[in-house]
Amino acid sequence: MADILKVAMPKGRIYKKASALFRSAGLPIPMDIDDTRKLVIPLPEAGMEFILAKPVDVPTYVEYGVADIGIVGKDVLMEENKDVYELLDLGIARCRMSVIGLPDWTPDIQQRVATKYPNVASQYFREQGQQVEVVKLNGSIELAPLIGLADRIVDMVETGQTLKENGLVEMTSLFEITSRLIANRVSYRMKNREIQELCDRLQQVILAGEANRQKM
Ligand SMILES: Nc1ncnc2c1ncn2[C@@H]1O[C@H](COP(=O)(O)OP(=O)(O)OP(=O)(O)O)[C@@H](O)[C@H]1O
Ligand SMILES: O=P(O)(O)OC[C@H]1O[C@H](OP(=O)(O)OP(=O)(O)O)[C@H](O)[C@@H]1O
Repeated sequence: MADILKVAMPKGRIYKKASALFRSAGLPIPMDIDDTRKLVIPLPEAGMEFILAKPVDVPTYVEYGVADIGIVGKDVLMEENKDVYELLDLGIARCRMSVIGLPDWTPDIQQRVATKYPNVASQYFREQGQQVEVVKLNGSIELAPLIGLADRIVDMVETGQTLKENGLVEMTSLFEITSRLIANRVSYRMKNREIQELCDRLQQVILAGEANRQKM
């Protein structure tokens, strides 16, 4: 009998895209779970159990093995640096991580950068040879340059709407970001057949999507 796969799913903007991808891969995931407040959702027909987690916590659940696999943005993976396998680029929740500032920004001796991603930002500015003080915030990052907390920010840009509405400009695009399928190292060995089968199914859907986009 196949083992049940415990899947750490991120609540928020990735969730519906991820559950839609699973359905496209032929997994029987009922539609009514998309709006539930339940946090542990048994899905015996799909051979899975969803664990609904805050996105930033997904790699932690997977690293500790309380989830076998998980779905998480590359931004979180880069920032959290957890000991997990990255199995697949799912190509969903696409955006980019960028350095952003006011249009009249000029380098100053004392520079401050606000971000949700202090590790990624610190490494980037170190590599650039720029001495900056990095300030960690948890949301509404665009506020920081507007009210003088920081000169620049490192944050996500998707449509560019938030920047536009707040009079900010994207100065440098650092990384393209998409969601990834990750696995616990022990689960990857112990439940290899189930994980590999899921990867194959998802891969087919992703490749079909790419082929369709190229035709358009
Ligand atoms: N416009 C966007 N802004 C931020 N992240 C985005 C965007 N589009 C896609 N993403 C991806 O979605 C992931 C989850 O974002 P989401 O806003 O749901 O969670 P969060 O940032 O942890 O917010 P919250 O603190 O409200 O839970 C990000 O880690 C990133 O990979
Ligand atoms: O380019 P856009 O399409 O405007 O998207 C980018 C915005 O979306 C995210 O914020 P989010 O909605 O997650 O809010 P928060 O960071 O304040 O929690 C991100 O931090 C940007 O502010």
